[in-house]
Amino acid sequence: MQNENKSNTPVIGILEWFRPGEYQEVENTIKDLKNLGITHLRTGVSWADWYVEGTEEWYDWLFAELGKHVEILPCFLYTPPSLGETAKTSSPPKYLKSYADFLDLMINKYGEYFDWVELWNEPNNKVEYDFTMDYSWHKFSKMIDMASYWAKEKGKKTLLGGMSPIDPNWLHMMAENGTLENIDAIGIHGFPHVFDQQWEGWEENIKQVKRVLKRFDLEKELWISEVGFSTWQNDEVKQYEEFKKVINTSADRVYWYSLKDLHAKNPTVGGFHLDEREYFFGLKKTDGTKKLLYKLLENGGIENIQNHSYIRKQYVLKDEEQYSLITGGAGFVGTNLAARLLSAGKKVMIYDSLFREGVEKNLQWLQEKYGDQLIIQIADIREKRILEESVRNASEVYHFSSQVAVTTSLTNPLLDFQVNLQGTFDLLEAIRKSEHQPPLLFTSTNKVYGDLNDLEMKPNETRYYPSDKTIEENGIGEDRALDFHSPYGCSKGGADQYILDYSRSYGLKTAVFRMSCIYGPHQFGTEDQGWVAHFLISALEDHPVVIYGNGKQVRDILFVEDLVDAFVLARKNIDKISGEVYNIGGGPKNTVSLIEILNLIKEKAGKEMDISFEDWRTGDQLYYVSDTSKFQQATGWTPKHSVEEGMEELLQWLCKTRNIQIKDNPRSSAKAMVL
Ligand SMILES: C[C@H]1O[C@H](OP(=O)(O)OP(=O)(O)OC[C@H]2O[C@@H](n3cnc4c(=O)[nH]c(N)nc43)[C@H](O)[C@@H]2O)[C@@H](O)[C@@H](O)C1=O
Repeated sequence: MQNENKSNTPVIGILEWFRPGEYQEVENTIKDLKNLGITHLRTGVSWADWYVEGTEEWYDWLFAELGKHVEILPCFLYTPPSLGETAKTSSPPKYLKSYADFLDLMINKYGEYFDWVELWNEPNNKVEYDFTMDYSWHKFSKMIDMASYWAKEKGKKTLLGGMSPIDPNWLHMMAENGTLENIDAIGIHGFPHVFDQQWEGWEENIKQVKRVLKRFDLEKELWISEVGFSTWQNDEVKQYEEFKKVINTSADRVYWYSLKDLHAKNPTVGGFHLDEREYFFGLKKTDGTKKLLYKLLENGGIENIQNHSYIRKQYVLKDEEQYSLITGGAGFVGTNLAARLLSAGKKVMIYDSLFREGVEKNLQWLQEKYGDQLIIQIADIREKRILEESVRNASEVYHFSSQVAVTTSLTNPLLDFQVNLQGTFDLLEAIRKSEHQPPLLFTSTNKVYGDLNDLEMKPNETRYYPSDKTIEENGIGEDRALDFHSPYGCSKGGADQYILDYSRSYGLKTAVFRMSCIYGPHQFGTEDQGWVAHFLISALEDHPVVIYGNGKQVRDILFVEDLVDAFVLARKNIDKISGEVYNIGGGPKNTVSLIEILNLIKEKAGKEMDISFEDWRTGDQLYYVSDTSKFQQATGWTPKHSVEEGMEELLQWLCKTRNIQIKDNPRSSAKAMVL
């Protein structure tokens, strides 16, 4: 991916600061850089830390380890308190030459691992260098002068610590002081729309710097040695857009800040946790979740980063013709509904953060098939203003945007709460405040009924069945008491209740589907959620499957086209059904246990699967089958696909999209896969 040879594209690196002892962080960084195809790393070397016991061993290890994998750009900074005019790291040193001495030591010890040295960091930022102690900057100039002279003597190239803010007057002064004599590259830092509010664009800044250099007849490289965008407002698209912009500049080199978000427990250079923006510059979150830009780099590399035409965001929408708004529209259910509405000639806006792995393929498919009829809004449901803007011209809203897995809700309850409950609340408010107040249809879940442990179950060889014959014949009705289990149950259940109440309290037109398990084409099932597709994908790709519980748990599965029918009917009958909740699933005619589905898959695949068993999951239901009669009576809806037919369609789609050929299987009416 490196583009050192292309004269018109900067070399791209990453910037990551390590604290002494963060061995694992370093190893993780190396792995990530490999993953992203990035071979340049800028990192800080603290002069102050050097005198702390154990630090020398740390840097011995750090340079040797990083040196094996990446081109290091070490940035040498921070005055040891004992050597400063005052006892702080931003102070000028008492003896200005001591910085050059430190550099000499560093180059002697570690010089084999780098070609360039960076002299200080953000000198015109008072937090990094207290220039109030150096009125005409003579101390700084002298310090850099000696260090750069010595670094050059030792065969290294020199980068002047990046200006932040970019200040041509300051650079002019440095040039006048003669500080640039032994400098090979000028660094600039920029954080467009995060810290740099008045942002005129990279080229304007570069032009100003080059003008100064020209004035003094100096030929220097120009490096953007630090640039980043904080996703503190969940705006991952903007992070991607800023990255695209900076790698398109005329700079010679660019270092992106950073790989990983700063953990909330850490102070920033400015001190304690005060400014939220400081914590979200990473390509990954602190829990390791990959942000949009990381995923795009990982999957397509830098060379393709400009080519993701489906990633579009519109901060302000023109008043144009109305559209159906589908939040979470690139997901499984959203894509199927969108395709139906688009085929019928409607305009559709897909609002999606592309959080779930693989869903960008759904979006690309819709875009290719329906072109301009599709309006794309890549945004997070937590971006309140974009959400309000998107609701403005919606003729109806289908709200599918969600954290979908019980497992994830247990490990990350905050995300689950913010996306499922806060996100739904913000959407309701956006609708309430809008002029048209479009109707809202929502996918809730069977998890709002809890673990259903009071229902007596009997097992046979392959499944549980209820002792109560009425439950067996009809399933679970909407009159079942609510009993939220797991953070997921609470967040979806809370959203479900808010939506019903906004109909009651404010007269909005809303309806809620409490869904059982849906399956079908465009589903990217994982171990955490979407088990039918997950099992089938595992069979196709020869992956082992873990069954949580004994595999006899039963669900009524519903083919996605039947669910889409239900949405179309719900929309048509919204005046009649507003304020109501409906259990939606395959119903008593389409029940299966996990073991039974696995048997069906084995039959279709014509081969054995690698299956193991683990403990039950928290709050799991042994049996859940929807009583769908309330919705059937209200709208005339009925599911049309049997399990066998639906599974066949899912299988065909998976084979087609994964390039797996199928041939006639003598052992079943379906096909067998040739892998
Ligand atoms: C209604 C519900 O539907 C969807 O979630 P789902 O995961 O498709 O379904 P589920 O949780 O109701 O059922 C899966 C059953 O299968 C068991 N099970 C065993 N072993 C694996 C396993 O390896 N993977 C999975 N996914 N499940 C497994 C798991 O313990 C459970 O008993 C989402 O829309 C969700 O948002 C939602 O609301």
